[in-house]
Amino acid sequence: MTGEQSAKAFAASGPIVLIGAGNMGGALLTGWLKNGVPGSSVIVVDPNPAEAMRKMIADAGASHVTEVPKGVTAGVLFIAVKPQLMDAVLPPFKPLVGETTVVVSIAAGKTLSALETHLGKAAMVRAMPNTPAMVGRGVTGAFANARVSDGQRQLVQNLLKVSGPVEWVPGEADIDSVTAVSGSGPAYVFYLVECMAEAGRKLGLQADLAMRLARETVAGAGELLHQSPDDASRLRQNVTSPGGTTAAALGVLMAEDGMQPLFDEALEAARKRAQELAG
Ligand SMILES: NC(=O)C1=CN([C@@H]2O[C@H](COP(=O)(O)OP(=O)(O)OC[C@H]3O[C@@H](n4cnc5c(N)ncnc54)[C@H](O)[C@@H]3O)[C@@H](O)[C@H]2O)C=CC1
Ligand SMILES: O=C(O)[C@@H]1CCC=N1
Repeated sequence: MTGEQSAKAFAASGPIVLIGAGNMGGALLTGWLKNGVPGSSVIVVDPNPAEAMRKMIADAGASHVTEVPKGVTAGVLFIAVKPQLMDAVLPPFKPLVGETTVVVSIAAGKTLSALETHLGKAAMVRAMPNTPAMVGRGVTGAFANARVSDGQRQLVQNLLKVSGPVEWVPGEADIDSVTAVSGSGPAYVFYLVECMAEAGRKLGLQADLAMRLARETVAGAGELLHQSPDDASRLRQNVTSPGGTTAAALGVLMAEDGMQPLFDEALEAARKRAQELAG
């Protein structure tokens, strides 16, 4: 994409107003600015962003405010604050939502109908990115309500795509399942690293060596999965020599009471928690 083409991909009817520039909002903002969103079209509302974020915003010529901006109709109102804060934070933003505004929320659990109680009926997207967005390697699930026009959908897709692929889902409830799989998913993988390192330590390796081995193994396996045309099952089979060491380990992990039932239970718990955060 040339600069001009990419700026066009992000053209909105008004400024992109980002509420909350923390881990996720900040990661997306970084992606927007790197991928051609003009800084001058972005207003960041955050009472307390990290110092590096303040600098990035200033360097890009974007605006940073700590209060709700006045006299502005947002082209995109992008909500990236904690779900538990939204009932307190959102009501004063209602004047920023006009006929041509598309509201995007990445908050876990919060339903579009809960957003409507604060912001009124509007074109709205619920999206669920994940933290690998920080290195441009996230994946996002998204759901659009019926008010979202084709143009708005494309614009939101372009804004989310800066962090990796975007998967549109047919029902809003699917977003809670997406949250359980990929929104929270990076934490499961990091925990896998911790478990592998701890198990290696118990086998007698130095703790820091075991951690380096586990970390690079998961990072390398992730990269192989990313680059290979083969699916995960095929890649697993490639490691597994008949009668070998991997088969011995997988015999434990893939037993009836192994990882699958644990994952079933864990993801069910994540989805249930998302549903509890709905209101
Ligand atoms: N961390 C993750 O892995 C993911 C988080 N999410 C969702 O993203 C949202 C943000 O999460 P994080 O970025 O992790 O949180 P965070 O705590 O890193 O960032 C939240 C930001 O909101 C700001 N903030 C607090 N009060 C505010 C106010 N009144 N007005 C404007 N900004 C305000 C904070 O200063 C902070 O910079 C949450 O709703 C979460 O469910 C979605 C996908 C993944
Ligand atoms: O733990 C959470 O609630 C957020 C949503 C997905 C990842 N982090």
